[in-house]
Amino acid sequence: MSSISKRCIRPLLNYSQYIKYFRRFVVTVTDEYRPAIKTRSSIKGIELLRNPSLNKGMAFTIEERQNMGIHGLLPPAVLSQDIQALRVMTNLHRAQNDFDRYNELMNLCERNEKLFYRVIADNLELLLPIVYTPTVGLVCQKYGLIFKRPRGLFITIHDKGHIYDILCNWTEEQVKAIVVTDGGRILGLGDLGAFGMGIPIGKLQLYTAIAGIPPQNCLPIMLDVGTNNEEVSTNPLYIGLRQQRVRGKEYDEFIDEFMAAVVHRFGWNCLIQFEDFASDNAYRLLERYQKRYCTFNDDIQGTAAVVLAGLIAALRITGTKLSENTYLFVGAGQAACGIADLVTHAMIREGASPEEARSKIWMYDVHGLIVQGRLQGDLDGPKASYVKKGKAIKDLSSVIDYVKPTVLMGASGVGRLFHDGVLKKMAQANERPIIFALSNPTSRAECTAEEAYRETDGRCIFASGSPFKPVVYKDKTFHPGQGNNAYIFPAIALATIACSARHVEEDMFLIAAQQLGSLVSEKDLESGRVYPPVPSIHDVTVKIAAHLVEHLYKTKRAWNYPEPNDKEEFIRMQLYDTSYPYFGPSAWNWPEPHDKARCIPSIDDNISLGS
Ligand SMILES: NC(=O)C1=CN([C@@H]2O[C@H](COP(=O)(O)OP(=O)(O)OC[C@H]3O[C@@H](n4cnc5c(N)ncnc54)[C@H](OP(=O)(O)O)[C@@H]3O)[C@@H](O)[C@H]2O)C=CC1
Ligand SMILES: CC(=O)C(=O)O
Ligand SMILES: [Mg+2]
Repeated sequence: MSSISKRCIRPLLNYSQYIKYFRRFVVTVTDEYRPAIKTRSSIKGIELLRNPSLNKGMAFTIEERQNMGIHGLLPPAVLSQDIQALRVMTNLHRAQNDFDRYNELMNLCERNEKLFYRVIADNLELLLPIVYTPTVGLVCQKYGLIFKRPRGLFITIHDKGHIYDILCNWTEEQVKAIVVTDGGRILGLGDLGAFGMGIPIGKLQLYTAIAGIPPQNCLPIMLDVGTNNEEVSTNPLYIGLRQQRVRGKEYDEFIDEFMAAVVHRFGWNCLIQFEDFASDNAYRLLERYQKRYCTFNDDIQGTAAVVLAGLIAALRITGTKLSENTYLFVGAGQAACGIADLVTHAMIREGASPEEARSKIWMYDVHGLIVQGRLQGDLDGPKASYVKKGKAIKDLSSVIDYVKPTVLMGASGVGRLFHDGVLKKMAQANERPIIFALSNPTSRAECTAEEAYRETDGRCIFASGSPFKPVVYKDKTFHPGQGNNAYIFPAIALATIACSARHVEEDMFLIAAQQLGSLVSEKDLESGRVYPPVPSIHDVTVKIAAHLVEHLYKTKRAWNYPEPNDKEEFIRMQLYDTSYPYFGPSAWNWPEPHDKARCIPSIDDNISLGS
């Protein structure tokens, strides 16, 4: 039985190698090809092939095809999952661009879910940039071309009063996690309205591919309250409501009803991850629901944890404490303020006073450095804690001269804000400047990895929200790490679901950050990474989740009893299995519920319901 685990990336084969490889794996009629897990299904015949959770495509053995009434519906050869995966990868390599690769992968997900997750899990470094940032950004912008079949729920403001009924239209009963957006701020691309659905879908695919949470437990939801983006709403292919965004009381009542309806439909322990809401709503809703529901905001809290982890690792290089650094945030929205708050919290734990800790953090927004008495732009909301006495400077290079940051953190959603002058100034002021360009997708990164290393003469410690390829500078190869909340939210979700925690509390993010930071090896640091390499993200996630579960039991917030001794083993036992089940002779002979006599299991059946 193979659960989601790291496997090597297979090199692309040419056609004749492919055929040779293919022959090794073709299972003939006489071969014994029988995966260990038996399963039962009430679905048979052509419907079985149309059901992505059950379909094995050409991997159904001849015996299974006869058992399930699909004999003759498939070509006669029987292929192993290995060869199917190879075929998928070959097609992906042949595709013209990443948008087409995304399409290809989503088509696969709609045909054969196990194969889809197997391929993603085997090739995380290659495929995360397709199902996630940066490609998912482009996909959202062109979502009118993508939408084919329902892969989640669209609930509009006009459904107010009936949200529970819509949730009942989702036929999976075991929904344990929802990622929800209103499309208000999709990555750094702004308001994309219902086109933003690509984000909850992508985030939940990472729940499965990274954290091993079964796809049947995951539900993506788009709350459509309109869009103020005219380019989107006038697009003839737009899939959402063509109206201005609803705000104020009506919006709040809508979200309130949604939260209550989720609990009513799926239970109090259904996790709700808020994703890519615009800043004003994101903070308000987090405050409103944090203590009442099982919920968190990924852009505020998940991002904070991943960045703190990267800082903890980076400070092993500079040999300094968090409170010995000066931080300049470029962008003072939800991501920046979430990070600043958690870093402040961590500095206080180091021994700094709250005032001392906050004094280390400067913020810069669209109107310049955030200082008291500044005439333009607001100074309230979450950024208020970081307003300083000082000069109102607009030019970023001059701000660097003035603040002298040791850490420069981009969370502005504006591409190339860290121009060469800015980067050079960071290099002049610091032996090892820490530079994080967190904005997504790649086009919105404040600088590229190549620019960061070049302009700082290879001395900077760099990370970015979207991936960059290794950079060769003066004969040294740097492997920039990916400072993306994908290292955190799957672990938070896995731990919360595994032990039925009622709330996702702040301390979980601090623990996740410390744990992630500690998993960065000396070798990673030497190669330029302040995060573990992407191919290890599944193991890293399980380890972080195990720590969180330990903590939740210790603090009496876990509701699954009895408490397991080995938390990691407990988690691993719950992970999604990408190997196919076996449809044995009695697999489709599923008794009708009223037929009680036939419901008594036969000893010969040796049934395990599998995954
Ligand atoms: N790597 C990761 O894991 C994550 C990355 N992000 C990325 O961070 C970015 C920001 O997201 P988020 O915080 O939610 O967005 P917000 O809209 O909440 O914040 C954006 C901030 O950037 C400021 N800003 C806009 N233009 C400029 C400019 N030209 N110069 C300086 N500041 C500017 C805004 O100023 P003002 O307040 O004045 O409008 C605002 O403070 C996005 O690109 C997102 O993809 C987000 C979450 C996770
Ligand atoms: C990564 C992420 O959550 C964002 O860019 O919004
Ligand atoms: Mg986000």
